[in-house]
Parts: sequence; C-alpha cells; structure tokens
Amino acid sequence: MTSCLIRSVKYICNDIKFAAARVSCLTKNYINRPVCRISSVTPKEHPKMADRILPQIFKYVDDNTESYKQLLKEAVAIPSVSSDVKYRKECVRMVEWMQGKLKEVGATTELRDVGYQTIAGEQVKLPPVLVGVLGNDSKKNTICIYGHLDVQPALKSDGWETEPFELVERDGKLFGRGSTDDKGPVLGWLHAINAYKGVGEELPVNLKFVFECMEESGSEGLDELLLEKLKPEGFFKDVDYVCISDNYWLGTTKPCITYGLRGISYYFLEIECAKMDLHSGVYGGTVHEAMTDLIHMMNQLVDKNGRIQVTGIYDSVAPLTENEKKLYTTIDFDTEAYRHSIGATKLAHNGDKEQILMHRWRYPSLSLHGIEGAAFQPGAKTVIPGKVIGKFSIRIVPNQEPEEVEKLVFDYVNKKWAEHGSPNKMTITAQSGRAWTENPDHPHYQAAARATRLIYLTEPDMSREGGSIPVTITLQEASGRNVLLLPMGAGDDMAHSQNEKINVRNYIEGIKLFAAYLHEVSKLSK
Ligand SMILES: C[C@H](N)C(=O)N[C@@H](Cc1c[nH]cn1)C(=O)O
Ligand SMILES: [Zn+2]
Ligand SMILES: [Zn+2]
Repeated sequence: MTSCLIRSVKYICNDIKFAAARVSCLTKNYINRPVCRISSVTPKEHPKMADRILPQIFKYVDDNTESYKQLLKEAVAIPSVSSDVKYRKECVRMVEWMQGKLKEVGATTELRDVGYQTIAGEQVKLPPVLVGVLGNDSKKNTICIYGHLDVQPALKSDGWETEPFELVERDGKLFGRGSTDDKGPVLGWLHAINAYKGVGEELPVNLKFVFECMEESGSEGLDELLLEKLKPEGFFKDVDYVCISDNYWLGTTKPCITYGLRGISYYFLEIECAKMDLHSGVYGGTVHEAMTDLIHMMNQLVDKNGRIQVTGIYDSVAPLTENEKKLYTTIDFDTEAYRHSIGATKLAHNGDKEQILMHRWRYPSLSLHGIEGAAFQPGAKTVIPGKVIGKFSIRIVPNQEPEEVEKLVFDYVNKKWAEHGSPNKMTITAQSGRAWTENPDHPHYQAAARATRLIYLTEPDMSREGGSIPVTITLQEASGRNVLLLPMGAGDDMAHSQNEKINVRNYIEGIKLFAAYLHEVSKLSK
C-alpha cells in the first residue's frame, strides 16, 4: 500500500505543470467536484503524453477517496435483493439510481424492459436492464462492461455485526451487502471514468455498459435481451473487448485476472403433504410428512466427502490434461489461511492445494442451500409444514451442458422418489447457466496484467472462479470477442455471507486498476 501511495505522489509531482496547462474550463462532475474539460488528444496519437496521464489519475483517485466511499454508501443503502419480490421496487430504484450516475458522466443510457418472471404461478415484472454507451470514436477501442446491481438477501439477525444495508467502515474495511458483490466494482468503473474527466482527459476508449439487477437470481431475461434485441440492433458490432469485475482474488494479497467460471444448475424440489401447515400434536402420526420425504431426498444427492451421487454426473467433465495439472502447482494459494479465514476444522481433500483448486474450478460440486416452508425461526414451533421446497445447486464445469445436467438430476430424483414410495406430491424445477473459459494468452489479458502490475507492483495470478456469472458466455458469443474478468475484491470478502466487505485498499486501488486497464486496452490494436 505504502509503495502505491509513494508512487502516485511521485508521479503527480512530475506532472503538475503538465496538468495545470491542460485546464481550460470547469464544470461539476457526479460527485459535485469541479472537473476540467479539454483535450481531444488520445493516447494512440501521443503515447508518451498518455503515459503521463495515469499518475494524475491516481492522485485524483486518492484525493476523492471519501466521496467514493460516500457513493458506495448510497448504493448499499438500496436493498436491491433480486430473489425476493418484495424488494422488486428497490431493484428498479437501484437501476434508476445507476442510470442517473451514468448520465452524469456523459453516457447515453436506456432502461430495457425484459418482461416477466413466473413465481408460484404469478407473473412478476423483472427489473429493467441498464444499457449505456459512452463515446463513439471509431479510432478508439470499445470495451463492453457488464456488472450487476442486485444483491443476495441479508438480515442483521443472520449474524451480521452491523446493519447489512448500511455501509460501515472499520479497520480499513467497508462492510455492507453488495460492497464487493457487485456494487463496489460497478461503481469502480464510474469512478475510473470520472477520474479521467477529473484530470481533464478524454477517455482513451469507448465504453458500452450492461448493468442488470437479476444476476443473483439467474439473470432472467438477459440472454434474450442480448441475443434477440441488442445483437440484432448492432450493439456488439463495434465492441472489441468485454470486461467484467464480479469476482474476487484467490487470497488476500495477490491480484488475479480470471479466465474461467463454473456454471450453475439450481433446483427447487417441492414436496406437498397437505394444503396447510398442521398442528403436530393433532395430526402427527396420521400423515406422511413432506419434510420427512424432503430430508430423505436431499440426503440422496451428495455424500459426506462431497461426491455427487447423481448417476452419470461426472461422465462429461473435461478430462484433466498434464498441462492443466501443472498450472495448479504455480498458483499462489495458502489453504491453511483459507481454512482459518472461514473457521473450518478441516478442509476437504485433506487440504491439498491442487485438489482444493481443482474442486473449486474444474470439478462440479453440489450444495444444499435451504428449505422454504421449514420452521427456521428461533423457538419450539410444533408444526408439520404442509409444503416444503428444498433448494440445492450443482456448480457445473466446462463440457457439462445445463440441459444434460438437468436431465440427469431429474431422472435421478424421479428414480429415488419412486423407490421411496411416498404418496405425497413431488415436483422438481431448475434454472441453469453455463460454465465459461477464455484464452488467457490473448493481448487483452496481457493489457490487464500490465495494468495490474502498475497498481499492485506484482505479477497477477491467472485464476479461475468457482462461482458463476451466467451472462459471461452469452457476452462472449454475442460479441465474438475476448472476455476478461478483472476482480476488485479480496478472497476473504465474504460475498453472499454475513459481514460482506470490501477493503478500502481494494476499492481505491481497484478504481486505479480500472483506469489503468482502460488506458492499456486503448493501446491494443483494433
Ligand atoms: C461470482 C458472482 N459474483 C456471483 O456471486 N454469482 C452468483 C450467481 C448466481 C446464480 N444463481 C444464483 N446466483 C453465484 O455464483 O452464486
Ligand atoms: Zn453474488
Ligand atoms: Zn456478483
């Protein structure tokens, strides 16, 4: 950290005269600070001049740290939980809030309608997708940036130390739902753009934005918007690169650039034994209970070592080559620190680094998430739930197609249900997104690596991510371009969990990283 600050200060001293000479008129930017507007000089025309811009930008970012935190506080305060329809208005408010911010930096924006989703037989309107364009210079490269504005649910009573929708700074960390996943990174792009403006520099690239508010709930409607509307309208025609910041470093100190994601196949296993909940004293012993059936079924899915029991599930997993195997040995990953950070007694696979990484990145895993309709509140509620929905998912990997995985799971669950022989009603439904991998030897990745070295003064690890961003492969296919994941947050940020946070350092240096990345990509050939 100290070295980054020293570097920024040193650069700004060299460039102070240069910066002063460029100011011609002042206006206000989106954080209400004066900015200068000038310069039609692009990095491609004057590379040396361009290389002096970044130090000014880094200084500008350091100087604006408090306002960046303030804006994240505003964003976190909007509880844009996509999985619960009672927050749907907040999702819309979140998208509109972000639209305002994009407009303030000069982007042309549109809110695109993506229709309805069906929840328990009801049609519920999906939040709109925010689509934006900033710059249209045919000499510049165009980057399409994707991010999401929705968050996972969070309640203080889940075990948060502070209110989840109130950004709280403590010990150099900003705690709050969405701070790292994905409001911090989305705002990072906005701040990086603003920093160019703040030092009076034209953006070196054109930008296109796709910001949705349903990522945590399967990105419903987004693929159709991208493939059936935006693509035919020519949105991707001039896109040269795609960048997403929505994952995390592997550890806490070493930056990463990410070239793979697992997909996800999410299941709702519903069992109904009665049309309402029943008093267990009155009805216990007289009915076949839905919860008993569900626990039996959920127990058939995975063994205690994490081996998925669904017949044929491992058949299509891409075979491990000798070359790929070697990649895992060089990755900087401390399994003991990882174990300690989550308070686990023992990791799977005896804590072996290579095995742990492979089971996060390239093998499927099945997790049991929860049961809707169960009496989960504290206290001795004596009810027999009439209907319960067990939720589980399989993280799927390259070569596994969602349709094929869904069929294997449906067949297996139906077989186990038949063997179980319950008179109750069982239904299973799924929603799935594909896995994604990219070529990390591409110049786009080299540009991101240069930007990362500039900020963190170290070589980034090329990583894969165990989580899923369903739209990534759609963006790859729709644009036909190289896609890169540039994480902002650290490996211990606890996305989706209690006390989610982003380190102030990751947030601020991440903004600089994005600015440096835009600069590096501007130098790539078209
Ligand atoms: C990696 C990304 N930040 C993320 O958290 N993605 C979610 C996507 C998802 C899909 N269904 C529900 N959520 C994840 O990997 O769980
Ligand atoms: Zn998430
Ligand atoms: Zn995310």
